[in-house]
Amino acid sequence: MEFYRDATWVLEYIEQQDSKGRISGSLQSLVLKSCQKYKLKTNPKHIYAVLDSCWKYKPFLEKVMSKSGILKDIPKKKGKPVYTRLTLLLLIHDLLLSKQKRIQMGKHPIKLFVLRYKSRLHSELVKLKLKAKVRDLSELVDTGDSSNDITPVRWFRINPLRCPDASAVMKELEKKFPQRVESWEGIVPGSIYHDEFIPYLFGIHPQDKITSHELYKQGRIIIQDRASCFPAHILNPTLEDKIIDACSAPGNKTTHVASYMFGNGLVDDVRIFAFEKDPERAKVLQKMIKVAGCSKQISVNVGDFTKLATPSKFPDVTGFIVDPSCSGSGIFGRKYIDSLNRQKKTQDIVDNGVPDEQEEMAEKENGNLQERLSKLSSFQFQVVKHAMSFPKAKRIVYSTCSIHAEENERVALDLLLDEKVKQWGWKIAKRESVIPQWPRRGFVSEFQEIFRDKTASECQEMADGCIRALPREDGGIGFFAICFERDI
Ligand SMILES: C[S@@+](CC[C@H](N)C(=O)[O-])C[C@H]1O[C@@H](n2cnc3c(N)ncnc32)[C@H](O)[C@@H]1O
Repeated sequence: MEFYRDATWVLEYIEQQDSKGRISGSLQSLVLKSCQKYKLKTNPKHIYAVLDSCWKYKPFLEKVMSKSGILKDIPKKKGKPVYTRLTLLLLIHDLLLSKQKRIQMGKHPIKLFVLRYKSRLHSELVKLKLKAKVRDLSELVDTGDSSNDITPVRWFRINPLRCPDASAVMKELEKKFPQRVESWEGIVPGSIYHDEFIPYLFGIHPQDKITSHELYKQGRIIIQDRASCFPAHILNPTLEDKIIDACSAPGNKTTHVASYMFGNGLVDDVRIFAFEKDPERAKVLQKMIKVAGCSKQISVNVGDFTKLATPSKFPDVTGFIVDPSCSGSGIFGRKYIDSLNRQKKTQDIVDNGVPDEQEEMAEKENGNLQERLSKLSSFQFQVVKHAMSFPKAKRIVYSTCSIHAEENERVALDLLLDEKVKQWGWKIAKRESVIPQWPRRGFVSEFQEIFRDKTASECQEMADGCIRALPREDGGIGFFAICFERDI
């Protein structure tokens, strides 16, 4: 019984850390830490061996427990249940999922209690697997190493629309993060890094919970990955401009554009037109705009940008942010998100008995990456080309969070080769106006392969106009950005 008692303490600790969003380190180190904290006698290695599996299958075990009715039947003493949910979970894990399929203890009332439910627990597990169409629960969990799948830095920016006095916010930040480090690689819990590329952007350790801070709740700071801040910074609009954000939700870039335009004072009319095709995502966009404090200056248009926004309706728009749907291959959190979605999917199947048709189709499409990339890139091409058709447009920033050249340099190349685009006079903006200090630029080989008549330095110039960021290695998500410009 001592083993299960000690493992319960540790599991309780892990649950607490999880609810605070602190499972960013390894489970192993959390087990060790809690064993030391509670001065437990059981060997931490034994506890880890069980908890590693128990934690992975916890959502399913909880479902099985609750469906079996065991939780409602726990005996009580003075009105309080005599066994905790987590101890039962550990016993049930061993009974259903361990190699020996048995509870590792002598005769004890809790063991007898669980064994009374043995057949009901078994049949709930079988039902769950049948509904999820799997032979083994391991098919429902991501067994890959997820430690590689977490952002190395939490980036956030000061929102000037909610705090005209940035220095006051800086003071508050100094209090919360007293140690300032000189590079993002040096970030440790409690420290802060002031970014050198984007003004008023800061990096902190992902373990530091900024979302519970008042600054965040009041919209005075906005969490946004560093690379995702590049487009608005490159566009660098002023109050003279009118901007369309073609694919806006959830709205990080839209509100960032607003911070450049209205950072020195809000105006009374609409200067930014945000388009979003998905009505549900458009609701999130509206919320983000409200939190950022620029609802009056941004109009949200729900629908397909290429159909809804016509050059005749927006004859005086001067600049565009085009950040369309992409493969998302630069987002390293995806593996983790996908595993959560898989769990959610199972939950849906368990609750409703019907698989989500769209998810199934997406999974099938995932199977053929090349086909998917080719569909995505022709859509991306269409969206940018449509933006290029607006008569007063002078600058268009195109971006993706993809690492694939198909969605990046090759979309740019197809545009440059298009007769209409040539006629309209669009060119790749040079490095000097596209964050010149950022070291990682576009793939020159992509330009050399297509423009065989151009010199090496001309191809280099075009590649230098592009920005690339590698996932993790460059401190955040994988990203691509390019700016098209013309004289009119
Ligand atoms: C990569 S996300 C945009 C992220 C956003 N720029 C940000 O930084 O928060 C792409 C968005 O474009 C939307 N979208 C896709 N096709 C669209 C279209 N034809 N017109 C408008 N929005 C579209 C998607 O629903 C999705 O919300």
